[in-house]
Amino acid sequence: MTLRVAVIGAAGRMGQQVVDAVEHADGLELAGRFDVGDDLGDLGGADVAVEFTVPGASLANVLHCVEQGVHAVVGTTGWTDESLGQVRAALAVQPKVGVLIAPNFAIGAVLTMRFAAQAARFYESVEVIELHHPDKVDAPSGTAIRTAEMIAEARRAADVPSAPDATASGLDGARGARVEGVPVHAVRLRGLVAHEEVLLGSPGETLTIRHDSFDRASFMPGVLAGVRGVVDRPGLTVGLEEILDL
Ligand SMILES: NC(=O)C1=CN([C@@H]2O[C@H](COP(=O)(O)OP(=O)(O)OC[C@H]3O[C@@H](n4cnc5c(N)ncnc54)[C@H](O)[C@@H]3O)[C@@H](O)[C@H]2O)C=CC1
Ligand SMILES: O=C(O)C1=N[C@H](C(=O)O)C[C@H](O)C1
Repeated sequence: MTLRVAVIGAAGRMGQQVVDAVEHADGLELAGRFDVGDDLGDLGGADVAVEFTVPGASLANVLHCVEQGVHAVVGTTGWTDESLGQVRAALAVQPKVGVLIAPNFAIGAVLTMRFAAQAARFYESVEVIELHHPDKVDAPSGTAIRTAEMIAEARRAADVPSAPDATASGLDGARGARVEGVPVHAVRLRGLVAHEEVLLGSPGETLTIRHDSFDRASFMPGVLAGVRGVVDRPGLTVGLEEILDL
C-alpha cells in the first residue's frame, strides 16, 4: 500500500530534504508541501505528515494533524512535558492516530544518546557539547537536552554523586547551561551542520563519544523509518529508539 505524505515546513532546510526523500522512496507519495501561512486543511489527503518547523509553531501543527486523523512524524525541537501532555490529550480522542516526536533522526545520534546513558554511571564527570550551524534558532539543541536528561536519569538510578567542580568565580555562562545538573555547552559555527560530543572522565581516563551529521541526508533514513512505523503505532512515541527497537 502506498502511504501519502505531507511535509510541513517544506521550504526549510529539513523540509526540502524530506520532500526529496519522500519523492524518491518506495511506497511513499508526496501529498503536499506546506510552509508558513499555508492553510493545512486536510493536509492534501495525507496519511502521514512530517513536521520540521520552529518550536513556536510545532504544537499547533501537530494538534491540527491529530484532529484531521493524520499520523505525524515530528523533528522540531522545543517540546516540554506540558506540550507533550497536550498531544497525549488530543490523541486520547483519536485513538487510531500515531505521533512520533524525535529530537534526532540520525541513527548515530540515537546511538550516542544510548551509549552516553550506558557509560554515565561509570564516570565521575560528564559534560555535553553540541556544535551546530549558526542559523539554528534554539540552544542548546533538543538532542543535547535529551542526552543530558538520559545521562542524569542513569546517574540518579545508580546513585552517582554530582560531578566534581571547584569553580568558585568566573564569567557567566563559562560553565554552560545545566540540564538536570549536567553541563551542556552550545557552539555555533559556520561550516558545521549538527554535531555532539559527550565527555566522560574519571581519575586517569576519559571517554569521548562523538557523532557528526555532515549532511542533512543523515536524518532521512530515520525520518522514512518513522513515516513507515508511525502508522502502526497509535498514541505518542518519543524518540526514534522505539521505532528502531533499540
Ligand atoms: N529531529 C531531527 O532529526 C532534526 C530536527 N531539526 C529541527 O527541525 C526544526 C527545523 O529545522 P530547519 O529545517 O533547519 O529549520 P528552517 O528554519 O530551515 O525551516 C523551518 C521551516 O518552517 C517554516 N515554518 C515556520 N513556521 C511555520 C508554520 N507555522 N507552519 C508551517 N511552516 C512553518 C519556515 O518558513 C521554514 O521554511 C528545528 O527545530 C530543528 O532543530 C533539524 C534537523 C534534524
Ligand atoms: O537545528 C538543527 O540543525 C538540528 N536540530 C536538532 C536538535 O536541536 O537537536 C537535531 C540536530 O541536532 C540538528
